[in-house]
Amino acid sequence: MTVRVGSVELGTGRPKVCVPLTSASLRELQAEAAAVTPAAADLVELRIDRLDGATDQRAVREAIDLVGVALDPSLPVLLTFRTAAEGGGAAIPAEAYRDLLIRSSASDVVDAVDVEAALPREVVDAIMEGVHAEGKPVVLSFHDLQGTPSRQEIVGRLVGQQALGADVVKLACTPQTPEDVLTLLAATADYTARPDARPAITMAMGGLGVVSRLAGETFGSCVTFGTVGAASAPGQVDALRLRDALDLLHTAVRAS
Ligand SMILES: O=C1C[C@@](O)(C(=O)O)C[C@@H](O)[C@@H]1O
Repeated sequence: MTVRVGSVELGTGRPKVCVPLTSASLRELQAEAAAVTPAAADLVELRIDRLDGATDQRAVREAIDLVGVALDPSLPVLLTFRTAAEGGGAAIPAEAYRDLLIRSSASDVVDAVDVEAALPREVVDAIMEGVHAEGKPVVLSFHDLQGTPSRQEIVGRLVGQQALGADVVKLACTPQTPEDVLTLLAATADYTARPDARPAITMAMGGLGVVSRLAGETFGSCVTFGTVGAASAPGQVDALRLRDALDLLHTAVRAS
């Protein structure tokens, strides 16, 4: 199964490179967005939680409009408010998060929206309904900032996100040992082997997990986050070099 985000199809071919935009000010954001080229990125993630005025509807709208002007028009935009509870830059009441994401999804600049699956069920449902009404896909996400759930629990969380109606499922963990990275990769392969699986995005964060950001084609993660400038999470590598590595693996996988 594949999912279209703007002009990009997730779930087929080599994993797609997503470059996070993490600036706080509009001036920095403009320069950051203009610096991302289609040679490095397949799509970008606008991390609105990192903005000055992250919880203010008007400030967010201004930032989205600015990205629409500064960014190469071929690059789709994933909109994300990563809450402080999951490692993001700002805290926000659940209802404000709901309203901000639903309103922001109406912008032509926004092609998909990340929603944290751990929020109250009615909030998740309302956002999914609102974003789907705009004809755009939802990425349901979960971040373990302390450790790595068991293989079974990771699969269970991804299946749970799918059951909630996610178009794309996502999980990030924090490995403490090399075995934790293997657990994340094995669980990703387990989930994506299911006949009804949605496209999945997984990563093990930090230095130990870097390998998981390269190995998506083998284990089933369809997007990997790489940098042009600042990272949005530990372990992200340069997007251009990441793309080269993914192309190398993709060519070798297909040749054999
Ligand atoms: O969920 C994710 C994944 C991520 O945390 C990573 O580890 O690459 C980076 C975030 O910007 C994004 O929203």
